[in-house]
Amino acid sequence: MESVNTSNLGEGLPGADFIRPPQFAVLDYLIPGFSVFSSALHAYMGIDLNIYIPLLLIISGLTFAWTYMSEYVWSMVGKYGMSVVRIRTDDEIYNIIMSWVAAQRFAQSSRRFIVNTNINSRSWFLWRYNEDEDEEDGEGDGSNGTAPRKKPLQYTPSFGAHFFWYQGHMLFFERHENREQSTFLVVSEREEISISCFGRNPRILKELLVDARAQYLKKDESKTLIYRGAAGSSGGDPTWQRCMTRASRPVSTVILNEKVKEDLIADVTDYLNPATRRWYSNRGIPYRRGYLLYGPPGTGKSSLSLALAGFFRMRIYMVSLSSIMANEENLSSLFAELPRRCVVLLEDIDSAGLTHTREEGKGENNNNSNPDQPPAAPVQVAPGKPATITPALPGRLSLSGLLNILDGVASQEGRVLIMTTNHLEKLDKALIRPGRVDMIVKFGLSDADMTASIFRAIYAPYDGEDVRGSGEPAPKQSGLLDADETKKLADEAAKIRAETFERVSALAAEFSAKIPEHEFSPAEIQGLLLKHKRSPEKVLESIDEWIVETRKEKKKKEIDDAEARRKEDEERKKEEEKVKKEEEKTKKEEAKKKRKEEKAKAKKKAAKLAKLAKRKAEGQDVGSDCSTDSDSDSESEADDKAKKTDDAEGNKTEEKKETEAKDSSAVEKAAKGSSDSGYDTPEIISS
Ligand SMILES: Nc1ncnc2c1ncn2[C@@H]1O[C@H](COP(=O)(O)OP(=O)(O)OP(=O)(O)O)[C@@H](O)[C@H]1O
Repeated sequence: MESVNTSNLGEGLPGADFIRPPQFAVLDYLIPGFSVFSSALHAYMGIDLNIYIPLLLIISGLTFAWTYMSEYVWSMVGKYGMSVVRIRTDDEIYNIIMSWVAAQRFAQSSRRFIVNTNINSRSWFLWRYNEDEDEEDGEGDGSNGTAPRKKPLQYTPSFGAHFFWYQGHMLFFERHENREQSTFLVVSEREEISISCFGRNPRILKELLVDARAQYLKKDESKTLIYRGAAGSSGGDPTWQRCMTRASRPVSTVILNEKVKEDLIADVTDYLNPATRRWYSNRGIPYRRGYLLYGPPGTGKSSLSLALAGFFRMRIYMVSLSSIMANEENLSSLFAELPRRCVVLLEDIDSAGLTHTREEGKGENNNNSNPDQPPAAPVQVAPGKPATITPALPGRLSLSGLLNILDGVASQEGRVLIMTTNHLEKLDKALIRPGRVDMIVKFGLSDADMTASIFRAIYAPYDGEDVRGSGEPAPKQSGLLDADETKKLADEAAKIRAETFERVSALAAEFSAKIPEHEFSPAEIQGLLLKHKRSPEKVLESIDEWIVETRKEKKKKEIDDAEARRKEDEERKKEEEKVKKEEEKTKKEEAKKKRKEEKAKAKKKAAKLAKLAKRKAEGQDVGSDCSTDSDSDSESEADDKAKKTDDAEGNKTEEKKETEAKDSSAVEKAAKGSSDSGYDTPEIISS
């Protein structure tokens, strides 16, 4: 191999007399043309690279080492000199942290960022739509000339590490893509976030987490979070979905007897007191409290439940028992997912399957014909042994199923269980016995006072509202007004307000006098008022027409409902008859099969005896008619046995019936002495 004489490479160039040090040979080898470049530099600019070579070598060596070492060094620093908190994307803490991060300056000014209109976790069970869109002070919806409301853009730092300062500490927010996470997650879900700080004490990280959570909860402070039971995605377990956030409704806006409201609030307050919990556990009494709100539709049952949830700052979990998904399995898994402190609202507990009681079978004497009358003393059912009832339609929730859920862990641990029904008289007494329902509140149709209150609630101006009665926010006063003018305007507004109140009160009295008492629900009356929400006078003009129309509609609805109920009853009866017939058929077939088997057995025995007799006759002198007798004897014996089996089955059924009758009378007796159970009879309070 021919060696290259690097010392000749610069010949012919100015500065060819430049003496190349031996290290140039190495550099020439590594960087071809280096000696030509250095000769040229020396010749034209007088720079001798020879002096800088050691420095260059050191810098490149260090850069080279840093490239390979930095990762290792960082991992070592991270491992031994830093504290890190990883945030899971499938936990609500992800929403909490991301919402905190999005509000920080470092996220706003980050050069590499991700933009979202909704920064919440994409995990389907944590999904929540962006409630900021609901903010009342946002832009308009475009309907009345205002610009359509836009989704706010939210910026969060992109993948990689981003440092920021928190309470004087340098922290790092890191976001990585995690390709190893299960592939069924959408791409945006496959990420990991972490926050780290220098030092082995994670105190500052914990403080940040607590702070972030407090800020997150603060956003929801004046709101009631509403969750609804929903079917799981792609056939999975059902789950609670956050469906709505509403500004908490003041309890005072639910028109109901003040004493009833006070009692209810006092009872729930006492129940939620930690001392009460200890009291219950010391005495071995299950820590649960149930409330039953009953009354016709649109009388304020759901409104009061929501108002209570808002009052106690609890989330409300609602499920309607008349929905298709309300079967025992779904409800059990939903209830198992409930947090410790919340309001659980079970609506329509009079739905099909829950209304057929054991007593119904005994002449329907359980039914209280007057819905306004409080229920009789509740029947005490042995704890953990719910009443046997007519089974619900296949796939629907049965009473025993519901009782199992109510008696289970689901209703304990500080949960406030509220059940609502339109038909108290239809409920099984086992469902509303003390321990399951501790307070019953009756909601009635509107009386004169209620009607007037609803009228005032709609038309009286609220604080901050324009007193001209438009319901718009009061126009902002210009800062240019002097103190006298401001006072004058305020006095004028107060005067108009007082006059409006007076006018509205007079109209309310007139209005309530025209509406028949106990005929219309508050919701119906509210519906009429909302038709003319800016002109109370017009409402008074339209009352008579409205009454006629509403009566007509109600009549029609009643007829339709009765028809629907009749059809449903028919269908249920048909279904029950079908099941009964199938059972009878199976029973008969079984008995027939048994009889046949007995006969075959008897025949076999007779044939055996005949054979024996024949053999004996051949050996000894045995009576010639022996086999015939035994044959017929065995047959009749078989028939007798089969008959006896049938009789025995008949007797068993009779006995069973008797036992059932005894059982139920025993339950009734137990109910009469229900004080033995340690429960009080539910207090019934009515509006
Ligand atoms: N007592 C009441 N006080 C104030 N508003 C009421 C009252 N009753 C009904 N309303 C109004 O009527 C509407 C329907 O009320 P709500 O849903 O609470 O009735 P409900 O008794 O739960 O009906 P349903 O039995 O059909 O569920 C709500 O907008 C509510 O504001």
